[in-house]
Amino acid sequence: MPPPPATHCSSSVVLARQTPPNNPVSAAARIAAARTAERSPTISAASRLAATPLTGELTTSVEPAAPAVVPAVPPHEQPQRTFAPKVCWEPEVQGVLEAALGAEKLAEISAALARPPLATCLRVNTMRTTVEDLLRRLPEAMTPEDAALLEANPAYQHPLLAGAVILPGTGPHPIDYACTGGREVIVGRKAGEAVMRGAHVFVPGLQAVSQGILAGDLVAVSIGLELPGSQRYAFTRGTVLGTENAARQVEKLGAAAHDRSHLFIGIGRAELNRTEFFQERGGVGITMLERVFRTPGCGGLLPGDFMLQNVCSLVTAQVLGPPPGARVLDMCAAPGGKTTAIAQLMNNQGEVIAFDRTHAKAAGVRRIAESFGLSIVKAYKMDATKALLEPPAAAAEPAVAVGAGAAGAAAAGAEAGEGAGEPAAAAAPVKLGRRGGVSLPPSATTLRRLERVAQARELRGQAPISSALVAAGQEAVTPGFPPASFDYVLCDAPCTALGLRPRLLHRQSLRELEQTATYQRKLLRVAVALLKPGGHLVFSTCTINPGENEGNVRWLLDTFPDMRLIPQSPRLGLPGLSGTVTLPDGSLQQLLSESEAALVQRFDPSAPLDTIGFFIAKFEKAAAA
Ligand SMILES: C[S@@+](CC[C@H](N)C(=O)[O-])C[C@H]1O[C@@H](n2cnc3c(N)ncnc32)[C@H](O)[C@@H]1O
Repeated sequence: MPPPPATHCSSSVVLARQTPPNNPVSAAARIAAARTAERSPTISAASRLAATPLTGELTTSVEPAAPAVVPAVPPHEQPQRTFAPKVCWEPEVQGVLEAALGAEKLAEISAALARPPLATCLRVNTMRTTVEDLLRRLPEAMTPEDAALLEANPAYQHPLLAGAVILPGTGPHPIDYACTGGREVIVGRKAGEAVMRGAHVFVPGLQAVSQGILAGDLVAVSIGLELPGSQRYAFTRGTVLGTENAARQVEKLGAAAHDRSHLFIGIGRAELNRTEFFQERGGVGITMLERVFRTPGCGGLLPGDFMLQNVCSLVTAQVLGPPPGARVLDMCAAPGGKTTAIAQLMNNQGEVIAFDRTHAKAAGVRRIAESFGLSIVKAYKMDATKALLEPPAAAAEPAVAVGAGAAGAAAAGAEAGEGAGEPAAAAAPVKLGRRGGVSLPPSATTLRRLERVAQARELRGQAPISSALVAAGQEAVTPGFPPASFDYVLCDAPCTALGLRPRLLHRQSLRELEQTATYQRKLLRVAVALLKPGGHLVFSTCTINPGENEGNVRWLLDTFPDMRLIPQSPRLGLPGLSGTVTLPDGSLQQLLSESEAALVQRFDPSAPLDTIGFFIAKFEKAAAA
């Protein structure tokens, strides 16, 4: 095997290899050097790579130098290293999308979906700070490297979205992988998608690695995709590339199954030796040093001052646009991004009732609202398809408002009841159960179990997912809401999420697409019923599937003659799809008329706006006669 080419980074690799991997002094020095590297203000590929743990301290270790290890994958087996992915669809789904969008457009969208949007969007908590103040403090809170990225591409306030700050990113950048000396790691699809959004590679995400990798080595990182129609990867997890075993696997499935040539996403530094990669259960396995996409990282900074939120979600909240004092229902609220955006737009005046299906999700919404100082949000564990309180069921069992706190169930229940104009029975303590389609509060056993889980999570240093629920102990209840309870309803429906980016594979079948659309109609029926005459309903999804979007708008308009589409502001998306789509069984799916299509917003991920795929429709219910 020839030595790696003599570039700045290949010589670095040689230096790194002179350090024995298991020497604790060296390991500590490596970590220190890595931290220094992370704090380095320089951002060029050269300086980042040169900043890997290659100090004199390392190379003067008292341990004898390890013998140089040759790159593991023979040159003829080394793939080309490029980045040009496209999302893969189930064939039937691809057929329907092509019929609706056109083959050329779908190809463009498929390429865009496989990349992350370049811009990061933050929603500033205007209850606590201002856009200007955040723009001033953010670089100080970032790592110097991220701050330097930000300085090169300054953040700005979005001209149309209140409280929105855009942090521009760049990419895809060509990367010279010569310095890796042929060493590589293959990561699973989800890990790869996370890396494209700025994560490092965690050990469970590793699929296959070159032989002979030592901690500190630079490696080319690529993504392995699942085999068509299967959850399995081409290489079994733990495969060592360049071995006979790997060659046998390639022979068995064919080279195409192992093709990752267009899925290289950057250069990283191994944090473990090859033999340790598949023994460890957690932790960072590869620290990414050079990425195909460069975006300044700001997750977890300045807690409570801003939230990462995509542009389309902010548009949705603003399109709903409830004024202060309004009574709003967010039917599918977790994790709470739009709920809190709406409450913020209302200047924390009025009431926002938020539902989600599980205690943990409702608790999460409550927690986020609290951390943003938004007291008008009341989060309930509630199946929104069962939230309509028809008069005969007025005394049915209650749903649970999570985290109502020490004020106690009765008080909080009364509070929810008053605002809703429900019968007095709604606020009274009611026998709990699952009958009447309303959810149970957690039993004492469940609460004890949750407490144990919370403690275990705390010990492991993980986020206390259930702790708000555990702490609450006492919960407010509501049995649901009578018809015409809300001025504004948001139905940000669970969907097939075919618009999320980056995604390299969508496994959903056509049947799942249809089932999801049907489920959304159940939610929309309740949404329409709970809306007051003259009230506004916003329906949104993060999918490009016309059946869930225009198809469901068509259904709603045909089913509820008192509902009509109305214009939206702001308008950043494109018009929706009009006409019909022929489904694989030969049936026709009706979409919108031209004039209806002009009223909805469809966000095309391949359009210059560079958002996720998203859809928004806004309806008005006819005023009472
Ligand atoms: C698209 S996500 C909502 C995102 C949220 N609106 C936001 O902006 O942060 C859909 C949510 O609907 C919830 N969901 C699904 N079915 C539901 C139901 N029947 N009732 C209430 N929530 C439901 C899911 O748990 C999921 O959290």
